[in-house]
Amino acid sequence: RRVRIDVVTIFPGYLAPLREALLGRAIEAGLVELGVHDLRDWTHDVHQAVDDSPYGGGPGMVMRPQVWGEALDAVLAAGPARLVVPTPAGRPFTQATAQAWAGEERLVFACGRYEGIDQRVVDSYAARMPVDEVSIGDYVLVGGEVAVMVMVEAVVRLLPGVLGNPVSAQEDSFSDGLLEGPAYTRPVSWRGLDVPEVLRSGNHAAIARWRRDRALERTAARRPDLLDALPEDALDRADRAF
Ligand SMILES: N#Cc1c(-c2ccc3cc[nH]c3c2)n[nH]c1N
Repeated sequence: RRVRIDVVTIFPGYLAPLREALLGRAIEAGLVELGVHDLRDWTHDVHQAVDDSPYGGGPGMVMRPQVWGEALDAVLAAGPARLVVPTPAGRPFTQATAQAWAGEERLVFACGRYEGIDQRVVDSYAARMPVDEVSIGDYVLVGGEVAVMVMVEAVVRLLPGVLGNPVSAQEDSFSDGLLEGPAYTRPVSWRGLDVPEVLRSGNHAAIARWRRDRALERTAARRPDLLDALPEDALDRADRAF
């Protein structure tokens, strides 16, 4: 099963890293099809204008609906898709979102710039297909391209055959609701710092307990909100020490 991903942007070069490394190999292996489209290809004026002043006033410019409508009609003509519009005002993009989208046949990403895209673009497509306005975090970027890179990577790594070691997709930081604890490799001592003894003990029960304790400790320290969100039965007596 392959996924078709299309991205519309005024900076197609910004998406070039998607063709590198793991994702590049997934594309070469035919697990993913990626199309990057320059929004300006759908302008008709000599200045290739994609933006205009905001109704109601205010700073900056807004991206014009006509150009986006022609671009998205053209890209969506290839078949039904989920339209994703990154925006700081979007619902949070989470691992659950990535899991859900990994099951889609087609994803089309509309990368905004300036102060964003005329709302009627989202409203007109939402009438005929799933449209998600999503945010990758509570900080402000200059455009949607970086957010699309983040979301495409989070989705594509979940597709069968993409990760060499599929188990790690299941054991993600967020799959048991906790942050991952610390990881170590050789040498056993480095700059006076030693690998925790238990990890070299061969005692797998003790190792599992130690790792769970480190994950709970880190989650309590860095993301107490994740602990509060755990289902009631997720923590056993040994866990509650944290
Ligand atoms: N997703 C997301 C975003 C953005 C974002 C997305 C699109 C545009 C278009 C102009 N400026 C943008 C910022 N900022 N911060 C996030 N988490």
